[in-house]
Parts: sequence; structure tokens; C-alpha cells
Amino acid sequence: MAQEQQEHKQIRVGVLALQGAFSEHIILLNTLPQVSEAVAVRNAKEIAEVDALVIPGGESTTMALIAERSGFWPALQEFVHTRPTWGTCAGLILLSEKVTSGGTLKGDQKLLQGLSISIKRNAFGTQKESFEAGLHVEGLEAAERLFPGVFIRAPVIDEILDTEKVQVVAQLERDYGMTPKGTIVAVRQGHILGSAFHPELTRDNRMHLLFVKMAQEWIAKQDK
Ligand SMILES: NC(=O)CC[C@H](N)C(=O)O
Repeated sequence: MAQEQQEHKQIRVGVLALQGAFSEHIILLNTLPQVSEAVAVRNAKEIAEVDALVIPGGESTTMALIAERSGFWPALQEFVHTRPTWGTCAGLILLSEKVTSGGTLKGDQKLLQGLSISIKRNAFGTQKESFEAGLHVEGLEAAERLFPGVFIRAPVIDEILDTEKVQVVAQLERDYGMTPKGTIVAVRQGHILGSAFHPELTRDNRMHLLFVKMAQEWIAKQDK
């Protein structure tokens, strides 16, 4: 597990807990000394009390539906557009600007749209086609040690819509079935990070550290 010296103020991180793999994120975030506390976020009141947000994997359509029906969607969208946010898998889908294919809802899926990318859902097939891929991740601590990318009914980023704003953070190192080497699986745009894989399902907290440091730096710049 990665340990780092404190440079910035500790942050309180929320994990969207409407559905999906949120507890695993909370556990890994709580291993980091940079995090004062990681908590579940389910409504507008709770989101107002965190410095940064993680949107976990799960089912993007279900999460959107719950957020909308409970009246949480506007506060969630406002947060995503103004504060550090990281989406993993279904979270990445929700953060994208456009969904091109895959799944049942296709073009009319409700999205938070913080990342100028287009997404293909379920790009690798069904749950059975889940796999683990070693990844080089830009900015990761001890980057020579590949990150274990766990892909479960994962999306891929099929197009970057704004190449000036969006930075590629990880790509597949080889072909996986029909999905070719070089396919983009993690990106960053300003205060938003997105990954197609599930770092919360590993014992490696380096992606969480990467996000938390990114959030701390971004917050420190805003406070200046
Ligand atoms: N593991 C995941 O988060 C899968 C994402 C899911 N296929 C979706 O479309 O939302």
C-alpha cells in the first residue's frame, strides 16, 4: 500500500452510494493518510459536506434513475461540474458526454457530462468476459509496477471529443478479444478523473492515491 508525506490539507471524500460497489471504495480511501474520512453520499445534504466524490461501478442507468427520482440529480450534477470527481466503470459512463452503444438505453441515457468523451458501454461483453489487465497509468506512484485493471462489463472510451481538454491516463497494453491494444481506459479532464476498470476491487490503493492527490492539488489551487 502506498504511503505519502502530507503536503496538503486532508480531504473528506464522498462515495456515491445509490447502488454498486461503493463500500469497497470507502475501505480503500480510508487507508490513505491524505483522507480525513471517506463517507457514503446519498443526497444533496451529504454531498455538500464532502471535498471530492467517487462515483463507483454498478449499473449506470439504475444510479441515474435513483438520483433523478429522489431529486438528487441537480445537486449531483452541480458537484461534478465544480468539485473533484472520479468515476469508475458505471461512474465513468455517467460522467461522459455521450454514449454511443451497448446496453439497453443507448442514446437516451441520462448523463452527468463532465468528460468530453464518448463511451461504448459493455464493450467487452457480458459478466463472463470479465478480466484483469496490467496497465501503465500516467502519474501513478511506482508506475513501473503495472496496475491490476479489473474489467467487469466494462465500457471503453471510443472517442475523445475535446483533445485539448482531455488527457489520456491509461490504454490497453494488448488486444483483449475484439478490443484492440491502445484502447483508452482512463482519462482526466481538469478536476475529473474517469476509469473503465475497478480499482476498488484490488488491494492496490495507488489509483485512489492518484485521485486524492489530484483533488488536493486542485482544491489548493482554488483556495489561492
Ligand atoms: N461494472 C460496471 O460498472 C459495469 C457498468 C455497466 N455495464 C453499465 O453500463 O452501467
